[in-house]
Amino acid sequence: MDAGEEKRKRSAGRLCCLCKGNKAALKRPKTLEQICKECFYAVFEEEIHTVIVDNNLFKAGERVAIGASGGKDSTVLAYVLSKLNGQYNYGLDLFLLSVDEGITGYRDDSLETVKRNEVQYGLPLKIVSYKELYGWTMDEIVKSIGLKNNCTFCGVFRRQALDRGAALMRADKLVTGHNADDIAETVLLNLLRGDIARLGRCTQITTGEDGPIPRCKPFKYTYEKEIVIYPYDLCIYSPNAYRGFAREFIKDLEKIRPRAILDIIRSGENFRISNSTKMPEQGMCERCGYISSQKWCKACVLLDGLNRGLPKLGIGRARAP
Ligand SMILES: Nc1ncnc2c1ncn2[C@@H]1O[C@H](COP(=O)(O)OP(=O)(O)OP(=O)(O)O)[C@@H](O)[C@H]1O
Repeated sequence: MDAGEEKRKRSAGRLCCLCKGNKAALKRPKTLEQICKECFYAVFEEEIHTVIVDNNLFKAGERVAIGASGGKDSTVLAYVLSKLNGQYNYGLDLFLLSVDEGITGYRDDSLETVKRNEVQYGLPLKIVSYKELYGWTMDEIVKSIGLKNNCTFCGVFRRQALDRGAALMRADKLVTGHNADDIAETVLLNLLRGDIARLGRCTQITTGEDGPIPRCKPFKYTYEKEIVIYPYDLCIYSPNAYRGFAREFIKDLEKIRPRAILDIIRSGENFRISNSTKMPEQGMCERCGYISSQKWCKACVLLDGLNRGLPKLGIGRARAP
């Protein structure tokens, strides 16, 4: 018997190291423990419940919008959150909130998934679109500006669209499916860009408490590899090379040391900003009233550029005209 065969035989008969009763079915990516499927689901949900309770993410009676893209993270989030809400009586009024960016062949497909989730999980669904909010679809924006920089438009517009949709539905909070890998990537990116203000914010589990609607990330410590795999596709317009580089780097680190993801998040959390560092001051956009540290918010600057046929106007660190 060769070494590989011997290893397979040994692990085939191994018992789950948590319940010690069932046969182990998988090696848990976060801890490398050999566990059975039942224990995996239980610890996966239990850890999210602990994060919710330890961080006081919600109060009973709150109306919570789940940012639902139809991708794997937010789909699993919608499922787990509605399960925990029933199991532990959080007393939350949950609903799905989707932004239709107007990307033919991508978002229209994933919105079908969200519509299925509406029925499967019994959660009401609200869809807001870029077209109704801004007068442009992403398809039209790409036609006007090309593929370069389109992620900037999409990211800025989506952020605001989620806030506007949540406000429209009178939500108290918005939750998103950002997971531990996403957060570790963002810590690295902010370090690489020297963006101290964002570095300080990106590890917070709840942000925007001073803004219109606080946002929470219940999957802050949940590994991407542990999120049940749902069929999903990458956005057809977005190679987003810089983030892709951080993602690959984190995946390589994870292979050598699974804890690396949590360690990067902890480093970001423990980062201390010197008192002499000048931080942007939060104000209000003079045009639309959305939170902004500039005269105009980024969405208004971008939109102004698009409407004037000068789409590059808001790219980079450009300010309001
Ligand atoms: N079009 C959208 N409508 C509503 N929420 C969205 C939308 N796009 C993104 N989100 C929210 O932001 C989170 C992070 O978005 P991101 O684009 O990084 O997707 P992701 O990491 O692939 O997650 P997912 O698998 O849920 O799409 C999502 O989990 C979701 O909660």
